[in-house]
Amino acid sequence: MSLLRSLRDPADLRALPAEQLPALAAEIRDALVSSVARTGGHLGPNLGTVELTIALHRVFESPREPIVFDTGHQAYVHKMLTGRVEGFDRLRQRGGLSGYPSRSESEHDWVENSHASTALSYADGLAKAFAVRGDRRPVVAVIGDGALTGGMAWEALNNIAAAKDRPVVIVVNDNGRSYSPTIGGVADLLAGLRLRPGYEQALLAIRQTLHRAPVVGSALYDALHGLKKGVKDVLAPQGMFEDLGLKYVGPVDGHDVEVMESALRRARSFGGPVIVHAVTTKGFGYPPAETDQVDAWHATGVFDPDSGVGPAVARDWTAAFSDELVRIGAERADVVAITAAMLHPTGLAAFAERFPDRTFDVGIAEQHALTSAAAMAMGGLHPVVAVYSTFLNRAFDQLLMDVALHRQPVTVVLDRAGVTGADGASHNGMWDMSICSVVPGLRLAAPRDEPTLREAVREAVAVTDGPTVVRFPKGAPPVDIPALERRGPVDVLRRGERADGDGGGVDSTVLLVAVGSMVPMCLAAAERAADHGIGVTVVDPRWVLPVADELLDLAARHRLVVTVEDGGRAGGVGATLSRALQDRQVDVPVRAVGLPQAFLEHGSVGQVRADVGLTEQDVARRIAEWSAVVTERAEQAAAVAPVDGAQQ
Ligand SMILES: Cc1ncc(C[n+]2csc(CCOP(=O)(O)OP(=O)(O)O)c2C)c(N)n1
Ligand SMILES: CC(=O)[C@@H](O)[C@H](O)COP(=O)(O)O
Ligand SMILES: [Mg+2]
Repeated sequence: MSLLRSLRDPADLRALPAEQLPALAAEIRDALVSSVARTGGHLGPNLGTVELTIALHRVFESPREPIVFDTGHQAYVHKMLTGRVEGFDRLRQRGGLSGYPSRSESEHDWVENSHASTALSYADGLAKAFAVRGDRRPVVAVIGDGALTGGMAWEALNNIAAAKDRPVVIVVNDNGRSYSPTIGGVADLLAGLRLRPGYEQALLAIRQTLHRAPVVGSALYDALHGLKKGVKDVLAPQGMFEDLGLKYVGPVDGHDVEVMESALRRARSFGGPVIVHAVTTKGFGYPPAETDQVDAWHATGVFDPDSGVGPAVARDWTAAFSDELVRIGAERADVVAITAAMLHPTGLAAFAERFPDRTFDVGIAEQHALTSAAAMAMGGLHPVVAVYSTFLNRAFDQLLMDVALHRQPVTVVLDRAGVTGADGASHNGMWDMSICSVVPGLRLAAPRDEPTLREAVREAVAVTDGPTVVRFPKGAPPVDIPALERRGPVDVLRRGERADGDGGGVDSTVLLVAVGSMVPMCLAAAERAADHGIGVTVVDPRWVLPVADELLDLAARHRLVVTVEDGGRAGGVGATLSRALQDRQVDVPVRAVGLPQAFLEHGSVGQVRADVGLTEQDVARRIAEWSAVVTERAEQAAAVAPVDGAQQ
């Protein structure tokens, strides 16, 4: 019987003899590699937290004593140890385990949000709640060195350090990396501590040696242990954390379960705020990941576990953006690039290689990225800030009140815009058009293919009086989709057939406004509608904010406007166009197709889009339903309209 599969819950783990733990760790590591090879996932981070998570669940009694994982991508071992090892065969798939903690999956999971740097705030909040209720149970937060570069983490540390009697155990999982090596002063501090001989290792070695000398040994060990400050300062000065009012334990070898357990038990015994500094290696124990210099297999697709080789990665939107930005960088010395610890995932690595002095990694700090970009623009540069769409949420106020209020020429490039699917509700890039729609002076482009992406980036960096945003989805762009004609910024992709009664200012029945990645599906839906005698003109606005006059003119020449966007409907393109038409007193009905304002369950992009009606069949069906209504109304109106001269 598999040791891992014999563990039904952490109580079984706590009952396991210590000498069996190395075998358990090895089995978990094998299970991680073999299952993630089939499903894809965050292999590197989870190989780095095997021993650390075993020790956590042996020292703390989850779920009563909460263990919160920052970002949550490193919680696979936690899931395996809390009764879910069988579910890994469908990891990140519809109906299978989420790739992050999930409250609906287990009472052991407290936080589902995969946006980084939040765990310490959850720990502070939980500890305050328990204190108010007279409960002294400890709360544990596991935070990576990368997440520790996020501003929220320091807001929380400030609060946690203030309460000496609230038992918050902060486990810093320090592997020296976000994707790439972690940057900044915090990273340097941790690196400095990492290089010192481990205080815990030293204590453990002393204990093991001394306890072999029965009488004097134990007394001497206790004396040394009692001198913990002295011993520790010799081994691992950690002034900053202790100056903050936090006890510091470490650095400890995060891959030694016994040392980790010892450190965690001591941390638990303090009964107040304490940091346990665990030093780990991303990808530990699987050489293809451990030795990967780019990102230690932070996130991987399916691969052959024996060779470590996966399928060739298709050219994607990110590569096209990356290539165009390098071209622009060669022409414009004022263009600089900013990443929030995601240089490679957002396509800035090539720019960094070519222009290292014009590339800035600010850590997982999107707020700082936007405001410092505003300042760089004030200093005469044109910054390009590349982030995943969902992480722009983190920097909304900075976009609004630092970039836009000061009308600074900053370009924000949003990768992973729209449904991303497998990473679940907190990763879908469905909020950006809604939040950008309220920002005065902001221009937003949603290119439909590689040529319009390249064009949009160039147009964006040419803007000098305010923020520009360019959004595109995860994956590969479609084959190029040429326009029949361009009216201002608006590309006409298909002219709708005229129906009986059209003419006299009506070009066709339906104006279908297709946003970005929705264009191919909308063209197909228009063909389906045409097969049923419905005339559909398809346009791509390219720049969806602000609403172009030419789009309003086109809308006025149709009986019905249907917008289709890979974003939330609230404040989306449909809502914004509808308001612009009202402002111009154009009463053509608008029907908006988009994502519901909901947290969408993980699954493939196709599954999630099908769930919410973003398919050619659904769009065609709805066009037929809506156009039947407007056509009937038009016919009724025509029937009762006075004939010239008659019945006056
Ligand atoms: C606000 C935010 N920005 C960016 C990301 C993307 N992201 C996911 S994990 C990660 C790196 C995390 O590094 P670290 O905290 O050190 O954890 P590790 O993967 O090293 O265990 C990043 C940047 C995110 N999840 N949240
Ligand atoms: C955990 C995290 O936020 C990212 O690593 C996320 O998994 C993005 O994955 P992709 O880069 O595959 O879209
Ligand atoms: Mg890290």
